[in-house]
Amino acid sequence: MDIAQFFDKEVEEHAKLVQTLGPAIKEPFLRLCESCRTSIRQGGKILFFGNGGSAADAQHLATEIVVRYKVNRRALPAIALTTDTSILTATANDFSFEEIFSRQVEALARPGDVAIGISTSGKSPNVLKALEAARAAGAVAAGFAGRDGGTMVGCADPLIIVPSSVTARIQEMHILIGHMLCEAIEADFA
Ligand SMILES: O=C(CO)[C@@H](O)[C@H](O)[C@H](O)[C@H](O)COP(=O)(O)O
Ligand SMILES: [Zn+2]
Repeated sequence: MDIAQFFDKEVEEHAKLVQTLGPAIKEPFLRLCESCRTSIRQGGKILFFGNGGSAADAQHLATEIVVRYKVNRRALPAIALTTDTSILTATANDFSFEEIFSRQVEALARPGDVAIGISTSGKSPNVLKALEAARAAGAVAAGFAGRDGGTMVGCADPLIIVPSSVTARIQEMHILIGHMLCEAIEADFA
């Protein structure tokens, strides 16, 4: 592998993405920030979920809301639904893999919470089902997607779509946007 070539290609792809991404995501991103800030101010919480690399992103972002992003401040309420192996395996084993997140949303989500489903294809059934459960619970059902947004278009709102067909690039942008969200939330409670 030629590392310099790898970096050059990555930087070129990121530069292309960020050119259009800012204006494209501004409206849903600002609404998502406001939903999260309002939810926390009113005693709500943020629930993150996704598969594979997006499961790691769910845990990454929940951690930075509970613990800290850049500022020492009080703990804020967030949870990743991707960590409890007993709940995940029992739900998949006893019911279906499609329900591993929605079962937890049914148990934990309350009106005014914000659920954030992360899916680079926008099509993962367990993410879609959890978004449906979030809406049924009276929570905001928001999403981070990729490509054309997939089935999350119409299932998640606000929906932030990274218009790339490369999963790794989508994830890199999801974390960049997720860090911006953490910064916006943290600024409200610093
Ligand atoms: O992180 C990566 C690829 O970069 C993979 O683990 C990826 O997350 C998995 O293939 C996921 O199952 C993809 O699901 P989704 O993003 O389409 O919802
Ligand atoms: Zn981080």
